[in-house]
Amino acid sequence: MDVLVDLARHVLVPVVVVDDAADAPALGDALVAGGLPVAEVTFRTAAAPDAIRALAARGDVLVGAGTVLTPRQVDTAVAAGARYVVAPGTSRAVVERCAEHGVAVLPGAVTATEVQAALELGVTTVKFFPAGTSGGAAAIAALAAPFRDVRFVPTGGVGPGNLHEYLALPCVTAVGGSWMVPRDLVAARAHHALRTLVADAVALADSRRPRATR
Ligand SMILES: O=C(O)C(=O)C[C@H](O)[C@H](O)COP(=O)(O)O
Repeated sequence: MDVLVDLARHVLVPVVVVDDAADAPALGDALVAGGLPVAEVTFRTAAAPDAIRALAARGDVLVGAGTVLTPRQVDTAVAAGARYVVAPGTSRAVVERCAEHGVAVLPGAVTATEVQAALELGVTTVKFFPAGTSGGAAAIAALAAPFRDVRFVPTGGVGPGNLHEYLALPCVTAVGGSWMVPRDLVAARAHHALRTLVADAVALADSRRPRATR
């Protein structure tokens, strides 16, 4: 799907917890100013749908929904304008509801059995979550051997110190993380601090995977 191509082009997926949807405009401004107009808004707070709505309405941020656990949340996310749905695990119900809506879905998978389950549901790009405690880049490289057509989006425990390990793998199309959008800075609408963190993350990713090859 085109959205997955766009995510791969951006390389990084900021995973954000928004406590108040009124914080979304400042978040969107910082993401755009920092050069990474992408957000995965997690359904960990009640503000998530309105935050997605606010980010989607501005038209310059590729916004998705994260921590989606149920088909009902898929409906809510899509109605709010989410262009993609991310789930921590591989749920048939969630994947099928996404397919009904025609929205891209990134279900979580960290074992061979989970990857096979995702493939059986027609999914070829999975979220590798939680990446850090599931074997990290070495585990992804091992899984990529039998699953040659599967692409991975490692998330969870990724940061500036280990980003390069993941970006070195051709099967990693993008990397998710919250390090460039800390919850407290989002809540503080700390534009300059957020913009700097985002820009630094983009520069770091660029240094490991130049845009020309993305
Ligand atoms: O459950 C989900 O679908 C999630 O959204 C999980 C988040 O992607 C990670 O919790 C982010 O991990 P950190 O970058 O280590 O903060």
